[in-house]
Amino acid sequence: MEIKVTSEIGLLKKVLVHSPDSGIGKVIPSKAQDWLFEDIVHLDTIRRKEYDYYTKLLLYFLDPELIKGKLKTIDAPRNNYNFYKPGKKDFHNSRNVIEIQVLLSDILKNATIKQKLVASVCAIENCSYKIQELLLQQEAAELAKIFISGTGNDLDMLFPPVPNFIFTRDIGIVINDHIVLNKPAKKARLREALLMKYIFFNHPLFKDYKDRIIELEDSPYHFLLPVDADEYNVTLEGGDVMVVSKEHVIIGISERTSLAAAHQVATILFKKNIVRKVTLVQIPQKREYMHIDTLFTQIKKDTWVMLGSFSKKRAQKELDDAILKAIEDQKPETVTTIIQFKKEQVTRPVYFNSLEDLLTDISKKDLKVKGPVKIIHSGNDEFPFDLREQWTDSCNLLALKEGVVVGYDRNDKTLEAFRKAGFSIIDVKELLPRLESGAQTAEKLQNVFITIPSAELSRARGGFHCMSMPLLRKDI
Ligand SMILES: NC(=O)NCCC[C@H](N)C(=O)O
Repeated sequence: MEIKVTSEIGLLKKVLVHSPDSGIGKVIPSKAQDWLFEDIVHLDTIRRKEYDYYTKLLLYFLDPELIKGKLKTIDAPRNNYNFYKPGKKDFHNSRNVIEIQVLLSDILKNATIKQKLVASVCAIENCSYKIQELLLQQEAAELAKIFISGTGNDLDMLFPPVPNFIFTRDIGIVINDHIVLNKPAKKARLREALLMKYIFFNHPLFKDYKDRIIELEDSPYHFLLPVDADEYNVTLEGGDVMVVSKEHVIIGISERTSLAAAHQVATILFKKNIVRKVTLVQIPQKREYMHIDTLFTQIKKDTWVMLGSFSKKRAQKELDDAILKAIEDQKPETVTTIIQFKKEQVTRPVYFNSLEDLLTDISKKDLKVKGPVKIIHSGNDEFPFDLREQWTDSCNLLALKEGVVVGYDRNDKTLEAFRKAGFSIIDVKELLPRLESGAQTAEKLQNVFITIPSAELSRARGGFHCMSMPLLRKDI
């Protein structure tokens, strides 16, 4: 299987996903925040009435034969929605919309991998020896389910679920033809990283890429110094990495990705000649900003969506305000710094004053856009809608191809801004019947924002950019 991602917007051809599993339905209020959810969610709604639409849409674009003309049967209640449930006989098993649980179950058929993974999971989850033995007796498909949801058929809960596994963006990133594994900042996401490490190193799909997997390492300083010596912590999550051209990667330094990790990745990318430009974007360490892809994503070569507080206008206002600047300097965690390094001249970095300047520069210099660059703002840049809608992922859009993006239906003002910028807004519930009847084709869609219901999904605090790990995109 070919793996290659050289942009954020080239036609999406293969993507790694995980649909909400029963573990999500076991989150209790007192644990929701520890497990990085903002609230408990209703399992059936998040699946049937929200995420399954996303699966259908992805299949229409990436693997139409599996779905076209079959939707009525697939969605007939008598079939129990098994098409959307990994492990079931009628599961779609797409080779392009690839479900992690299936890959996990595949590798667990190998006895050695099963033993190693059971031991590793039991080590991080502190399981008893008896539970370890019990896990070893499970069939591969059942064990995959247990590893993800924390429980299996006829079993008590053995360990916590990993409810954030739906956010596959964060567990690894394809940069050109290399895969960077993440090193999560949050304990709740540790098991996801472990499972993915085993999948990438052992699944036959990735066999040609074993020597192109990049793992980050802790520095000895980190082990030896006190726990609060943060500057040596190496943590990185995929939402902080964007491949904006085959030569250029942006790395966020955020609540989740440390300076040391960004430094390590940039060094490796240059050393291995994977890219020649790396831009580090340090953003305030706040829950609401979490990763850089919660603040901006790319829509077209010349169009981006972003939160207005990172715009040129606001950056200039802050520069002009001497008092504000002096106060901010006392609180480094509130400052946004953008530094760009080129492989040939690492000692001469370039600084950008605002995110808008950086995005415009990428469009013009890397993507050769000749005309003006459009920045669409969250909430139409109107307070308080800009902040409210950023919180519900107005800036976290997934491009299925250049100019065709998927996002939540709830961000009204942002949608208004997209309309003003010349996009049509189509709800997935209207689009699917049109795709099914042939009145519309995925290839012909242009300048479209496809909305998907989001009341439950948005409580998990991530959008469709987060819910996708692109493995293959057509070059732009
Ligand atoms: N790339 C992203 O921004 N991912 C969203 C992750 C949401 C998840 N609840 C988390 O807090 O890690």
